[in-house]
Amino acid sequence: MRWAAQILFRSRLLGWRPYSSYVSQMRYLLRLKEDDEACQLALQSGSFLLYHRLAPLLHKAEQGGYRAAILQAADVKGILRKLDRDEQLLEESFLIGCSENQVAQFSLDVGGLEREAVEELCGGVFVDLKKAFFLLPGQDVSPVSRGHALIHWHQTHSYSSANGLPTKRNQAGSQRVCQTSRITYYPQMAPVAIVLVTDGRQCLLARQPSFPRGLYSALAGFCDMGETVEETVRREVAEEVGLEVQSLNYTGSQHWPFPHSSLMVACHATVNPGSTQVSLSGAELEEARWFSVAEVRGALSRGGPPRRGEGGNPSFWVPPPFAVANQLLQEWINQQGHLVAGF
Ligand SMILES: NC(=O)C1=CN([C@@H]2O[C@H](COP(=O)(O)OP(=O)(O)OC[C@H]3O[C@@H](n4cnc5c(N)ncnc54)[C@H](OP(=O)(O)O)[C@@H]3O)[C@@H](O)[C@H]2O)C=CC1
Ligand SMILES: [Mg+2]
Repeated sequence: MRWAAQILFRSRLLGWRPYSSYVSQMRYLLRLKEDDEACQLALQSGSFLLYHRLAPLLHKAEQGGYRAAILQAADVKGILRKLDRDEQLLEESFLIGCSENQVAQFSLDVGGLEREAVEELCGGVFVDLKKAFFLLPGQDVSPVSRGHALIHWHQTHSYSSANGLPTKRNQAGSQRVCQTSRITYYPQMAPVAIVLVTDGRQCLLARQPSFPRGLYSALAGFCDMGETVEETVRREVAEEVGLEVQSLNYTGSQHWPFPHSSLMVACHATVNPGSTQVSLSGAELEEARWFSVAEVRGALSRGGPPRRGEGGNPSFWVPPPFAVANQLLQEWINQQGHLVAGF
């Protein structure tokens, strides 16, 4: 309608945007991905997560525990000046998001600088990513993981897989282009299905030989080329534990930076309560067994790996709350509560 178009036009002239704050944020991010100059400008007033050879920088929080260290552009420039490095290093950052008031957020690996010197100047500490996950509150895990994944992807994709020639990144780091073939490469993730299998009474958890002692998790597997997530779930459950899935439903997803960058797609699945005999295949799993509601509830309430001297049953623990496997278990427990209450 004409009057609607006029209102839109006038409101834009007056600087008022008819979008929600979320839409404005996303449109701003899109512009930074498409416009190198705008992104370069945003770097000058952005906030930064620093990494040293992929280990994120953490600060001790006032309330105890750790937080991801968030530095302002001026802080990073100050550090670079003090260490006699060119401020242009800032341009090696990758765009990972923006705040509600459109302050762009970047990740930057300062692996070329002396680790201890940067830690001292920032009053923080670089911690291996896996360890950092156990130290950080939930809201910090996602940006730290995203920043890590993007840095890792760029470090391992500086050459074209078509002709071996160098690729060039855009300023945001949302793509790399081979200057000769003009092929564009985008950051990649591998889709993984993760599934909590139940027989209506118990749930099935498994251990890989590489897991820390006592840790059991939901079954998981990478999607094969051309598969749907539903097909991956059915195949993985059949392959890994020799059971046939009867029904399944999607519940959520999570970016997971290990081993490189995966998109975990989480599902609940049921098997026939009359056919629950587990049969492992290959060396991938060393054990898979059924756990009762009480066992899982106990492991969830302990909340992570057992600490030295802790009571309870330290021989069984489950992934901590930042992992989507934990969410699957919480959902199953909540559902069991409803079933008992509704009985
Ligand atoms: N966030 C969470 O809650 C949880 C996350 N996970 C994650 O799920 C992922 C998949 O689980 P997993 O049971 O190991 O998977 P799979 O059952 O698919 O087995 C892994 C094996 O598949 C091969 N493989 C096939 N495609 C890929 C690919 N794109 N990238 C890497 N390996 C591939 C590898 O073999 P080879 O090494 O011989 O090449 C690897 O050892 C793991 O990265 C794990 O960290 C698992 C449980 C919980
Ligand atoms: Mg698996």
